[in-house]
Amino acid sequence: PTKISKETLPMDSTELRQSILKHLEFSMGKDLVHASLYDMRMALTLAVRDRVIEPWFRATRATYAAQSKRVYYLSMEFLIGRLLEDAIMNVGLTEAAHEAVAGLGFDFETVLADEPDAALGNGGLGRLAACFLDSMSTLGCPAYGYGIRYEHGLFRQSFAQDGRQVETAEDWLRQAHGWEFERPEASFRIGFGGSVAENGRTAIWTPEDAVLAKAYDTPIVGWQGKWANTLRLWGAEALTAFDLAAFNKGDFTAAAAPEALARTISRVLYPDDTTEQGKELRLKQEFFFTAASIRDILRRFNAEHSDLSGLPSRVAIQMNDTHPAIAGPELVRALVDESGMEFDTAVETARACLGYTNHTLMPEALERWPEELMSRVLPRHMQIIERIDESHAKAHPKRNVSIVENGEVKMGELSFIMANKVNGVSALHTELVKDTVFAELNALHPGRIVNETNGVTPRRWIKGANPRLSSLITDTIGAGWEDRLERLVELEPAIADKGFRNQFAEIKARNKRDLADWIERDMGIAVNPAAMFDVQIKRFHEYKRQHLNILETIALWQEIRANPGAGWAPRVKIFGGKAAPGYVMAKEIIHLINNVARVINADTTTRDVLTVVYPPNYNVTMAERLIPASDLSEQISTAGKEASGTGNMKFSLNGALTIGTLDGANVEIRDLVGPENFFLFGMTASEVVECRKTPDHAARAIKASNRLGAAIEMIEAGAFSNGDTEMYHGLTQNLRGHDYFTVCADFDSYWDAQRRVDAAWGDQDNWTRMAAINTARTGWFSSDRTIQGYMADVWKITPMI
Ligand SMILES: CCc1ccc([C@H](C)CC(=O)N[C@@H]2O[C@H](CO)[C@@H](O)[C@H](O)[C@H]2O)cc1
Repeated sequence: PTKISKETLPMDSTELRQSILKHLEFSMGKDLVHASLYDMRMALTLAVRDRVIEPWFRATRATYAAQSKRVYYLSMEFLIGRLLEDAIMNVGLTEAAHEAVAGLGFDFETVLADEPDAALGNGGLGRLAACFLDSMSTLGCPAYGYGIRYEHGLFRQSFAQDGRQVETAEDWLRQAHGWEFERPEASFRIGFGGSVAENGRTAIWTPEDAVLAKAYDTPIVGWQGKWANTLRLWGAEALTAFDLAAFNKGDFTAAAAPEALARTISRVLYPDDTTEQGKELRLKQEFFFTAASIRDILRRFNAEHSDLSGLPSRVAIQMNDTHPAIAGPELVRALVDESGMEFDTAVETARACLGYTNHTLMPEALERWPEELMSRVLPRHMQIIERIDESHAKAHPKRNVSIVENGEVKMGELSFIMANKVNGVSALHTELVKDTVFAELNALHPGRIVNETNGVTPRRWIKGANPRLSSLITDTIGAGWEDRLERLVELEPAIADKGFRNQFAEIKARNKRDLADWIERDMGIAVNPAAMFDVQIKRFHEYKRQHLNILETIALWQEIRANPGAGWAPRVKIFGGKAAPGYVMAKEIIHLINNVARVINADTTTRDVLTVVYPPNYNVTMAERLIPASDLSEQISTAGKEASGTGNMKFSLNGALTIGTLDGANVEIRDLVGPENFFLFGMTASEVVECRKTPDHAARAIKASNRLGAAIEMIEAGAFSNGDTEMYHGLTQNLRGHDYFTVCADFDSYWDAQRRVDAAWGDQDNWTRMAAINTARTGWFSSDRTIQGYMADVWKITPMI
């Protein structure tokens, strides 16, 4: 394909200021003297968006001209965060924007802070999708992201007086956000329910319900504005917006019902990130966006080609976990029922287009839809799933792998069988996928499973979030590392230089002072900016073991009180993260952490050595604030449970040291930075499996560890619940009993590792050396490298730039 390399033309601050002023007046209809913060943010957004249009059009034209294959990334979640600063950086306008906005009498940071996060995701899976969009645009990989335009993203988290999590609806669309283009011409009628009539080799499905899926396009510009792809999010609308008859009869709710009902489909993101709820609305959401996307893909293909057997050479569809798994049956339905393709040929053609990424081994996260529900909501698809199951069983008579089992439709098996490539998201995870959840299918389809270890975009997570470190990197190795992150290794020689280490340490110190100011301003808690910032930020889940962290914190507090003069490394323990609203145990852990913080922070004897901080409503923007100011990254999941982790990569790249288990991508981080620059603890995945064979493994561990026993007893005694001995009963009982995630069995190893951390902290210059080595040796964890892997191994596509 013709390589195109013309970068976006530079623009100086004067031109940009003119463009902002033009939009303020003509797009926002506001005179500068009356402009609000929102007006200024929107005017700046529109001025920057103008700069994105050109590479966007150029990319689309080049893709059509080259008849290039396209990637379609189907995901129920895109955890984008804020867009403005990222776009400004990608089109090279950061300095100009600072000056232009200041020249118009506004503070740039304040204008940026006015943008709400697009929180269209729960955690790792959603954020990975957002990083992938940035990398596909930066690499010039022709691609569409397809998802749902939720009116309400992930809930806002606040804490009640007693420290419990409170959820309130998130409302990012209460104001226009300026980045999306409504596309009424790209609308599709999506049916549900109804009946199926046989029609020879095919069938006719007559849905009983239907909604309109309307497209909203957001341009995603890559580094240096060379290319821009499209994120197409579907919004649900009623086919008939208003029931005038009901209105005339004065039944206003009935009149508005059609619209309200239809919009329910794209109203809100399900806040669960590990437990499938099996809710009908969730299934409808999954089908809604998947079917609209498949229709849009086929419309685009048919506009350029007449022979559908050529589809795989032009279309690569990636299913981000099982949530879009219905894509297989829907594509087969369209090819058979609407284009008359023979069934088995249709299955082959569909499979040749489809890839499936598995992000979790947690049994409760693997989607299984009741056959009854699937038959009722998607009767034709249920028929097709059964036929796919039959033909797979016929092709592999010996083995008993089925999609439909015990009245349930297993979406993992369906995705595997309908995909030509299945991938895990870290080396360890991919091996576990082969050996556990898909062992049978792996044996039947050797070579179908490949590994694509996750990555993160260096644009948002280094260049954007840590400008001070970015300047040091550029000063040291020159520019160009932003889309060639493997070049960070060139930093290594400089690490031997004390001057460089001092600069590195000073950058971390300044980032920490900024964070300390924010914590003081936002939470009224004064923290010691010279203390070690020990950070655990991620969704709350028992396998991520935030409760192991707080147990160690309690034991440490006790130890400091017992030996105040022992020269403890001063620490600020920072937690961040949300729990799914229905996840009781995770919410109990949040409740405990807030109350341990209350008690420890009130202890004047240990005040300067240990502080616990838990800012509410952790999100992408908060991660961008916390990670550059972190010294210690907590990646302490039960080995074998965290598929990869991506926060771990962001911390290492920003010069934090990891305390962690041999789980997910921690293994590959440790391999790259070197065991001497990583604080390892805990059982391996196979040792955990062994450990569980001893039913009372927790009781034994508690008996063997006084510190652990004492910490649990403190909780039970009501030390963190104003004497209420029942408050955390569920948690302590679970720890003494089942303790499935081996918190107790791993406690002493974790404690010892934390003491090694203390010792290392004592030599600040050596700590800085280890931190800088983490930055220098983790360039491999760029999502550009990950996407290059998908392009070569899965999508068989070559970049256009
Ligand atoms: C059906 C409810 C539901 C929703 C989301 C999910 C996701 C798969 C959970 C998730 O975000 N998994 C995380 O994906 C990251 C990106 O690959 C990994 O880095 C994390 O280890 C993994 O937990 C499971 C179940």
